Amino acid sequence: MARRDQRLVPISLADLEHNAHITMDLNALDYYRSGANDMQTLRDNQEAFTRLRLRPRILRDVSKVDTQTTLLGHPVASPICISPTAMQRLANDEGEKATARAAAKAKKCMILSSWSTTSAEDTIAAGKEIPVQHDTPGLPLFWFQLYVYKDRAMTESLIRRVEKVGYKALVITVDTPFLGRRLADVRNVFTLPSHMSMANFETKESKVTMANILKQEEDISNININEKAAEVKVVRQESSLAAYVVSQIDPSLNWKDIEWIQSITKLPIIVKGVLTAEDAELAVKSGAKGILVSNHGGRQLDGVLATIDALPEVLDAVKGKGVEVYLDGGVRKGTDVLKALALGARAVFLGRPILWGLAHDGEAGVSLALDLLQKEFELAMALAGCCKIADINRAHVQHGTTPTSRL
Ligand SMILES: Cc1cc2nc3c(=O)[nH]c(=O)nc-3n(C[C@H](O)[C@H](O)[C@H](O)COP(=O)(O)O)c2cc1C
Ligand SMILES: CC(C)CC(=O)C(=O)O
Repeated sequence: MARRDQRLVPISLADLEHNAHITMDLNALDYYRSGANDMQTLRDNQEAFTRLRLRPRILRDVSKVDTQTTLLGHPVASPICISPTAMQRLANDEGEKATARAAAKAKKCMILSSWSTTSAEDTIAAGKEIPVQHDTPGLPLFWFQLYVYKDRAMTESLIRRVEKVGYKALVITVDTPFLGRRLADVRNVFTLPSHMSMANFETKESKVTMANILKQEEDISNININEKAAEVKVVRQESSLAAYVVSQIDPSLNWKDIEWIQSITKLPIIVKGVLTAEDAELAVKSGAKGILVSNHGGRQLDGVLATIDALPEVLDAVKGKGVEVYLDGGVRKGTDVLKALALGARAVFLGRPILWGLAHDGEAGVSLALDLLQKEFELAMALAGCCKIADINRAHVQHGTTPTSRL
C-alpha cells in the first residue's frame, strides 16, 4: 500500500489522479477536480457506472480484439476520445500541444476547448507533426468545442479559423449560460496565471488573460491567500472565471442560434450538454449530427442525472434519426466504456483523466492515460465475448441489484 503522499507508478487512471493530487498546486488542482456546489453529480457520474452489471458471452474466439470505429464517417482507432477541457497549460507547460500529440499518436479524437491556453492553429499543428502509421487502422481526428460569445462576429471568425486549419466538427457547449458554482474556486479566487492566456483570443496588441479582462491583475497578485479570501467576502462572491464567463458568454443562446451556426458552416454540429429526451429531439430538429450526453463533469447544475443514467432516454428519443450519441462524465475504467457502448453510445470522452495524465508527465502522461484505458477496454471486450465494436450490444448490460456499499 502506498502512502498518501507517495507518487505511484501508474497502472490505472486512479493512480494518475493520485499523482496529480500530489504534484499540482491548489489553484489548478481545485479548478480541475471540483464539481458544482455539493458535488453530488460529480460523484454520481462514477457511482452510476457501478450500479450497472455486465452480461458476458463465452466461447466466442476472442483471440483478436479490434476497437476501430468511425465518428461522423471518420475512421478512428477506438471509441475512447478526449473531451474539451479549458486551460491545459495549468497542468503542464506543453498543455494542449501535448494532448494533441498523444491523441494523434493513438489515432483518437480530441476536442479542443475554445478556452485553451494554446491556439486552435498551434494545437492542431502539433497533432499533425506526428507521422501517421498506416499499419494500424484509424486516423487522428480533431473537433473544436465552441462557446458562443456575445460578440457574434468573434464567434464567426473563430469558426472560420478552425474550418481553415482542419477541425472536422463543431461541438457546441450548451450547458454553460453561466458558470456553475464551484466553491473551491471561489475560496481560492481562482485565476489563470498571468503568463498564460486564452490563446484563441490573443492579438498582437493584447493578451486575453482573465486578470486583464477583469482589470484586477495588480489586486490579485499583490495580496496573500488569506487576504484574497477576505476580499472575496467583501468584494466578490464568485471566481474570476465565473466573472469572465458572465463578461463573454451569451446566456441568451437558444435553438435558433444553433440553426444560425449551422447556416454559416458546413462543419457538422454536435450539441454538448444534452441530458433529456426533449432536448435530444430539439437538437435533431436544429440540424445537429451528434449529441454529447454530458453534465460537464458535474460542474454546472448540481443534482442532475449521472450521464450513464441519462443516456438511454436520449438514445430512445433519437433512434433511427441518423444522429450519433456520445457520452462523457465519470468514465474511468475499461468496463465503463463497455457499459456505455452496450447501452448504445457510439463513443465515450474523457475529461479529467487527460488532465491527470498531463500533470503526471505531459504528452507521455496523456499517452499513458489513453493507453491504460484502451488496454482495460480491450480486456473487458474479450472477457465479455466481443471481438469488435459491432459485437457490443444492449444484452451485455443490465441494472445491478447489489447495493454499491456491499461491493
Ligand atoms: C477542468 C475542466 C475544464 C473543462 N473545460 C471545458 C470547456 O472548456 N468546454 C467544455 O465544453 N467543457 C469543459 N469541461 C467539461 C468536459 O468537457 C467534460 O464534459 C467533463 O470533464 C467530463 O467528465 P469527466 O471529467 O468526469 O471525464 C471541463 C471540465 C473540466 C474538469
Ligand atoms: C472557461 C470555463 C468556462 C471552462 C469550463 O467549461 C469549465 O471550467 O468547466
